[in-house]
Amino acid sequence: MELLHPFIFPFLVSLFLLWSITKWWFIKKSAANKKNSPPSPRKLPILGNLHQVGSLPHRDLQTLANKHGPFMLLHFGTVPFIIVSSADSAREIMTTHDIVFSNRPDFKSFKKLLYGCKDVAVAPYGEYWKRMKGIFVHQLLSNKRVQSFRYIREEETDHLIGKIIRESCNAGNKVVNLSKMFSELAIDGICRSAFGVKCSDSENGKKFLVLLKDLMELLGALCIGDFVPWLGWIDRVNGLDKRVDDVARGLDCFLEDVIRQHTEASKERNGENFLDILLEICGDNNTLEKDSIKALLLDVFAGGTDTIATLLEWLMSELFRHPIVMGKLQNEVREILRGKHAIKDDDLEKMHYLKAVVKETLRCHPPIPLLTRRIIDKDVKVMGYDVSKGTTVMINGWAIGRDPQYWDEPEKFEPERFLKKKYSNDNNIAFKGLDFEFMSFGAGRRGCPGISFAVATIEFVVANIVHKFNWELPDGLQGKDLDMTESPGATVRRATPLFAIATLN
Ligand code: HEM
Repeated sequence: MELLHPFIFPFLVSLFLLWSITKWWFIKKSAANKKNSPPSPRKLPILGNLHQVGSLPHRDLQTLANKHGPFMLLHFGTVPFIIVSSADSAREIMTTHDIVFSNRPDFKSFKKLLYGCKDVAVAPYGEYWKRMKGIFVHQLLSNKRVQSFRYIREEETDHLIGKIIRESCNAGNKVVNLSKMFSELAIDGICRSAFGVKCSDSENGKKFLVLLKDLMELLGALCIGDFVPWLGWIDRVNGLDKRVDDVARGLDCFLEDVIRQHTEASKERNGENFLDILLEICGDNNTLEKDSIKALLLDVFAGGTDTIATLLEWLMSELFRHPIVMGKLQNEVREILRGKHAIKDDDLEKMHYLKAVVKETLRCHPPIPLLTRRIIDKDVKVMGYDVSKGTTVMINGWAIGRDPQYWDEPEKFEPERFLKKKYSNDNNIAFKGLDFEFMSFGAGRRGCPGISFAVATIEFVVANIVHKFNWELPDGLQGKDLDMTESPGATVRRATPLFAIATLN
């Protein structure tokens, strides 16, 4: 005992020092590990926050954002989601961190339906996507190409006008289903741009149109296995997996057939439709695989049909609800076209009120209210918060378009706002992807390449139908009583079709 005594004091001091250093190291490490996570509503085991989001998620997410802030973290099953509901957060993501936020999640249905994500919309960010996006922007949807498709817009709009005259004006002012007519116009226009013919002209084409409807539904469907991987068997049991397989097979059969026909008729190919242009690119350098061609064609249909029909449907609905706006628009169009028979591009350029009506509809009813999802490539700090690699990001474009911080009386449909100085300096607000308070076409690298195509079609159709016809709702229904309920889906259409009566001007 006596012998140990000289060592006991230094031993205890050393022990104390060791304990202090270890404690300091642990505190430091756990402080470093403690991340500044974005605000988050309470979640349930297994479901996470899935129970807080219903069939119109853009509305539920806006309500949650009002409580938890414009940059919040949710969990759908085990998958972390950041929900962005302000222009400032969207700007930071799409400018400072655009590359980090440029990937898309690879859901299993996307892989099956879009040839292992060989398209543009869900392809992972990288060299392949860059090349495909380049083809979209420079070859398929350039301003020059959109102009060259003018004859399709003219013929399809004439066709629509003929149908309205036959089915309403000349049939004792009968009611027509405008929603259905807009869908047919959009799909026929895209079919002719893609293949040179209308799909509704052949039996095979008609089957393709049914499959396309399924495709749109499945691309927006929720596969449990993508969110709670160990519950993936539910997708098998409820038949979702099989439906995806069947639709993928059906679409592939049709596309194989069309490609074969176009390849056989290669001598007559004139590069006037997307498929011929893609086959030409393939022939030039042999670097475009057949699966890539098919996936790109499906993107054209998935991106360009429902969106255009949806916008036309909401635009006319708002005109019915606002007769003064309808009157002002008719006056503008009729004044500019006085004495003329057909609408030219120069005429459309002068129709500033028309452009304002289109923009206001895009603000109030963006066809894709929750922009296509992005996935984060690496840990990143945004708006002062730490966001982990693998988190999915959803931008609520609908909520941003209604944010009172940027928009005066945001719930009001008022096209005049785009003619006021605040929004009219740049006549192209919203269409360049730089105006983050108005993101109907997305922004940044993954922004929509179909803007010119869509806007050219929408402006042309609307100018024609408000020029040629006077409109009213059936059964003496007043505009203010028109049902504006939305239907669920990635593209948010009216819940009920828009019926109307036309009389010739
Ligand atoms: C009113 C009409 C349209 C609307 C509102 C619309 C809206 C959008 C939105 C919100 C995105 C996601 C952007 C993002 O993630 O930042 C997108 C992407 C896309 N759109 Fe459109 N779109 C329309 C028309 C079209 C048309 C006519 C086409 C083709 C013919 C098209 C093809 C695409 C493609 C391929 C993408 C994916 C781009 C990428 O991931 O790089 N869209 N669109």
